[in-house]
Parts: sequence; structure tokens; C-alpha cells
Amino acid sequence: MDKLKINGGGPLDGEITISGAKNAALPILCAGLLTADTLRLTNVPQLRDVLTTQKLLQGMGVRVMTDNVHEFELTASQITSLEAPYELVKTMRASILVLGPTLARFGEARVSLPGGCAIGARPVDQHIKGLQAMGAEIVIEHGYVKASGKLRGARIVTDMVTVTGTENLMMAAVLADGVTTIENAAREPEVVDLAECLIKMGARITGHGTDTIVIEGVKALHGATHAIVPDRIETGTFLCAATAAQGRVVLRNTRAGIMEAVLDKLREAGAYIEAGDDWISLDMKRRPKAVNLRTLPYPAFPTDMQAQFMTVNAVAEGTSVITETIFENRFMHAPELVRMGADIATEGNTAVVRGVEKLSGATVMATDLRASASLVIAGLVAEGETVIDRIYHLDRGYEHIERKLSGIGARIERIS
Ligand SMILES: CC(=O)N[C@H]1[C@@H](OP(=O)(O)OP(=O)(O)OC[C@H]2O[C@@H](n3ccc(=O)[nH]c3=O)[C@H](O)[C@@H]2O)O[C@H](CO)[C@@H](O)[C@@H]1O
Ligand SMILES: C=C(OP(=O)(O)O)C(=O)O
Repeated sequence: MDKLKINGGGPLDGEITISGAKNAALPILCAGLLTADTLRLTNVPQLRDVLTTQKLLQGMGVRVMTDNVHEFELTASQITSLEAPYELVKTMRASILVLGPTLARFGEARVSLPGGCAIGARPVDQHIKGLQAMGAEIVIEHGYVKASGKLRGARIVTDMVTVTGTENLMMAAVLADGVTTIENAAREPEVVDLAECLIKMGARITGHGTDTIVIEGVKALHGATHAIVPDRIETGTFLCAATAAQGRVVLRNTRAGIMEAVLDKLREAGAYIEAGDDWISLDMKRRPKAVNLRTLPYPAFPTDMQAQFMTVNAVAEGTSVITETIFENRFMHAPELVRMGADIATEGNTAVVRGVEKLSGATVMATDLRASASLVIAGLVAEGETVIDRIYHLDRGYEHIERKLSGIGARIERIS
């Protein structure tokens, strides 16, 4: 099993090109199921989750062409299976995203229930409730959601803001008979990117980016070409690395306008940030100042940046309070950071982080995707050697992280 070995304490300075967003690429690849024509995607990140989605779609009969690793052509003209099997869903929860489009186009779908994961229980009851409101018959049997029926437009109010829930229901609604309104919809940039791709495919959608999305069903969608939006979480992760390490970084192919809450917190920590249309630069000349934060749905501070910011706070001047309101078990990185010398006390959904002057390298274990990223940042600033085990989590969501970080001076390598 691969591990990452990091020799910390060195300076970080240089440029990194940001990849397309995992959380936009996964639903948009699934949108390929909505048409028999070819959907051409560019800026697709090279990630394990993208590979899993490719396998999932190919298992259903979708033809997937990838001449260039970042460009995909999907053609769902000869579907052979309407099922997402447990073996794939258990490695990637986002597999649930085939439910809405498959049901909408073929009137039937059978998708394994994802179950819980390291960060929380993560039920999909809102996806199911919304599809039922649109007239789907849903049976849960043998660990699978079996859905059938011709969908019709409905008014759906979700109990909480759910990103993949909104995406699944939006993809179901584009081919439903009549108008669907999703209220309390997620406003995340990845939901907007999916809506923009669907519109290029002929869907009639308005209100994406607000909490009320209105979808007027059409008879069929057609092919289109779409570039995946840049990954704001990958961007934020490298910005946190440069902040914690008191370094400098210029990030290319990214977008500052979709991550204001994170940029504000970095400025509050003392970073000097500039941005243009497709780049962000960060210069950190001092030890970071501790900043309080609370995770909430977009446009507030994202849960997917909480772990990385905990590492910044761990080496900051002062004490901070971090409150996680989205997932009930998303502090698994805290005890690993403590093993590296951090002073963090957690109780329920709150972590109190007392900044220390130095972390020290250690062997630590990655428990989930962003926890792994927080340990990488800790390894970069720690004295001595850090070895991070179980980095398959990292490969789900970061494209060649060790190469990108080496490019700005980090002493980091993948070892077996
Ligand atoms: C592939 C993808 O895009 N993943 C992102 C997506 O996950 P995902 O879409 O799974 O997360 P949700 O937005 O659905 O979850 C938000 C909260 O709602 C709860 N919930 C959700 C659906 C439901 O039917 N019932 C229910 O109770 C969840 O357990 C969680 O507590 O949004 C999360 C929140 O921004 C991010 O951390 C993930 O990176
Ligand atoms: C929680 C995350 O992803 P997923 O929903 O794919 O588990 C994440 O990207 O941080």
C-alpha cells in the first residue's frame, strides 16, 4: 500500500495548476446517462473517484473514450444495465448520482445504498423523498434502492441542504413531465456547473446558484461540450499549505469568485492574497493568526476545508474554535495532529485548537480524504520526517498531490 513520506520545515514557493473539481466531475459524468448523444467533457481531473465513475458507467454500457486523461467522451446509446453494484458504490458514495438520471431516462434503476462512511452516517433519504414526490415507486431491498416509474414535475422542499441530493433531483427532473421546483436547494458552485452542463444539453433550468431551482422537463437531451469548473477545495488546500508554511504560491486555472469564505479566513489569518480571472496568489510573511470558523453550506465556509484549516490553526498564534455543522464525525484528523504535537481538544462538533510553535514529524494514518490533506500540510511544516499511511483516500480527490507540492519546493515522495 502506498504511503507519503514528507521531510518538513522547508520553504514553499512556486506555481501550481489546479485540476477540475471532483465534486463537479462526478455528477457531470453521470449526466452522460441522460442522452444517447455524445457528451464531451474537458478539464476532468485524473482521480480514483473519476476512474470509479468511469467503471460504473462502462458497467452500465456507456461508451467512454479518453484519448487525453483530462478529456472524456461519453455515449450512453446502448445501455446494457440499469444497476450500480455494491462493489463500486462501497468505494465511492457519489455512485448514488446515477439514480436520478437512469430513472429519468429509462424509467427504472437499481442502485446499492451507500451506507455510512468515516465522516458520518450520510443517509440518502432526501434523494428518495424527492424522487417519490416526482412519482417514482421506491423499494429498498437487499441493500439496494430499486426505483421505477415515469417521473412528473413536483414541488420538493428538502429537509436540509444536500449537494448530491439537489444534483440527483435536478438530473431526474430534466426529463420529467412538467415543472419541478427544488426548494432549499444547494447553491454550491459544483451544482451550478452541473446545471450549466445540463442547459448546454438542452435542459430548461433556472435559479441554479440560488436556493430555489426550477426545472421544466423536456422530452430528450442532446450532446454537448463542457469544461469542468476548477476545484475550489484543491485550491484551498494548497493555499492552506502555503499559509501554514509561511510561503508563497501562485495557483493557475482556478477561480477566486467561488471561494470567498475561504479566502476571507486566510486573509484573517494574515495571508496577502491577490486574484485575477483564473489565478490566485498568496504570500504569507508571518506565523498565521488563529481564526475561528464554522462550516455551513455554500457560500459559507465549506466542511471540505475544515481539516486543512485545523492544521493552519494548529501552528497559529492564539487559540481558535472550529465548529463542524455538516458531518457528525469529521474530526478524525485531530488525534493524528495531536500525535504530531498539536494541542487540540474536541467535544461534540467543536474543536478548540491552541496554536503551538512547532509540530514534529511522525507516522500518522489518513482516515478520510480531507483528513489526509490536513496531515500532508502538517507534514510540510513539521520538523523531521512524517509518513502518512492509507493515502488511497487522498488519491480519491487530489490529482498527483506529491508532484504538485514537489513543484513548489516540498520534499515529499510516494513510497510503497
Ligand atoms: C461528491 C460530492 O459532491 N460530495 C460532497 C457533497 O457530499 P453529499 O452530497 O453526500 O453531502 P450532502 O450535502 O448531501 O450532506 C449534507 C448533510 O445532509 C445530510 N443528508 C444528506 C442527504 C440526505 O438524503 N439526507 C441527509 O441527512 C448528510 O448526512 C449531511 O449531514 O457535499 C458535502 C457537503 O458540502 C461535501 O462534503 C462532499 O464533498
Ligand atoms: C467528503 C468528500 O467527498 P465524498 O462526498 O466524495 O465522500 C470530500 O470531497 O471531502
